[in-house]
Order: sequence, then structure tokens, then C-alpha cells
Amino acid sequence: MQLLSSQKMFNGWQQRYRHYSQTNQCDMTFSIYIPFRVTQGYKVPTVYCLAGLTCTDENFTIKAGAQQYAAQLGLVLVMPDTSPRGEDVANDAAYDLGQGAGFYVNATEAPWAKHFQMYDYIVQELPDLIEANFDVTQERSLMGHSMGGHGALVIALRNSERYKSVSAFAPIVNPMDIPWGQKALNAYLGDNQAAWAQYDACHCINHASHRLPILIDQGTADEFYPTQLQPEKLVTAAKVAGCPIQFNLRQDYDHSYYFIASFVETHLTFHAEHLGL
Ligand SMILES: N[C@@H](CCC(=O)N[C@@H](CSC=O)C(=O)NCC(=O)O)C(=O)O
Repeated sequence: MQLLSSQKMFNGWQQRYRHYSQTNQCDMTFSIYIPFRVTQGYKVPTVYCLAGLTCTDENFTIKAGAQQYAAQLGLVLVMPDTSPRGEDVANDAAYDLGQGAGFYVNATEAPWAKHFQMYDYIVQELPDLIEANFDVTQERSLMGHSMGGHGALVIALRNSERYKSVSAFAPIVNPMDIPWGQKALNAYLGDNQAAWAQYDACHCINHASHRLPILIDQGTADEFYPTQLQPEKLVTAAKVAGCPIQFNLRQDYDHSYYFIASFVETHLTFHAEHLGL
């Protein structure tokens, strides 16, 4: 791992690293917030924060205002990139496919399959790297925004023994049924609907072996709410599946990081409680 930057923040450290990813076959960058408690010699749990379309590891890091709460609660925050990147990595001119739009899937189709293995990267390679190199426990939670909310929900529901809780801001919950999802799943997985279903939270929730707690916040003024997000579909599916879900509709909030910053304390407190802090 190569340290790219390190700044003191709320008595802890905000850092950025680059490392070679065996899973994605290219260099990957992530950001991490390490609270003061770790510098005192304690191991603490980790919350992985997955960002949305067009984002890097820096959007959540810079705009969400999460570090002050992570410092108070004693949580490490890990902000991964949203896709593999580089000149040798496939891309598309559109903002919703290719670099910056990995959709947290393991691509099976050319030209994406060689590098776009973001599901395995987030589930296995990145936690292995974090847990080998930082003073964290193996207790983890996931949160995400929009495409990152989709990633957080799918990964937590499919690997519910690995996570204590999952939360999302304005998540895509039923990608098989909305334009962003149909475009990405078709490109990355071909037209195999069974493969698509493995990356659709409304389907995955029926197979979740543990009933892990879910928190979702959605702004009513979000331009993507009616067409791309529709989180109520997951609320209905969760109730049928018997999964505990808390859904907050937030009046007049939009899709931006101003919305996330307004409720990030609530989400981190939710995770801290389920992580036993
Ligand atoms: N049309 C926009 C779309 C990009 C966008 O809104 N990205 C969101 C996530 S949307 C779902 O995953 C985002 O988080 N943007 C970055 C930010 O810092 O706000 C465009 O013009 O690109």
C-alpha cells in the first residue's frame, strides 16, 4: 500500500492509499478515517461507505461530514472508489457506465470483465487489506448513497453473516426495473436475468440468511426518487421477508451530499449501536 496523503482531523487521521488490486487487476485508491481511539491502542469496528455514480473515494470523504461522528463514536470509516480506473481499463463516455459507475457487480461481459470485479473487491479483498493493515476488529457495517446504496444493500444482504447493519441514502433498490440499472446490468452481465437478480436488493432480501437491520433515508425533492430509486419497493419486500427496516422520508431534501450531511450522524449512530459501541 502506498500512502498518498495524511491529515489530522478531529484528533484522528484522514488518509488516502493506493494499492494493487488482484481482484480488479489494476491499482485502486481508497480513503480511510482513523479515529483517536485507534491511536490510543484500541481496535474498533469499520463502516464501509460506498459512493454513487461519478464519484471517487473523495466525494463522501470531503462532502458527507462523517468524520466528526466517527471520531465521537470510535468508528473507522473506509471510502472505496466506485470502480477500477486507468488508461488500460474499459470506459464509456456516459456518466452511468464504466469508470465511476462500477455498480458493485462482478462483470462477466467484454470489455468489462477483466477489471470490473467490484463486488468481490468490496466483499473480500478490501476488508482483508484493511483488517491486515489497520487496528480494526472484524466487525463491519455498510452504508451507501444511490448506486452506493444499491451496492451496500446487495452486499450486506448476500453476506449478512459478515455485517452487523446496513444503511443507505436514496438507494437504487430494484436495478432490474429502472433505467440506470438495466443499462449497467445489461452491459456488465449480458441479458441473463438470473444474474441480474443476484444484484437486485428486492430479490436478494428474500434469500438473506440473517435478518440484519436496515436503515434507509430518502428525500422527497430528490429528482431520481420516482424514476430510479423507489425505495418503498424494498420496504415492502423487507416486510414480506421479515427483515427489520427503518424508512425515513425526509421532506424537501434532494439527492445531494447536503442531504447526506444532514443525516449522516443518524446513520453512524445506528451502525454504532449494532456494532455494540
Ligand atoms: N447527471 C448527474 C448524475 C451524477 C450524480 O448525481 N451522481 C450522484 C450519485 S447518483 C447515483 O449513484 C453523486 O453522488 N454525485 C457526486 C456528488 O458529489 O454529488 C451528473 O451530471 O453527473
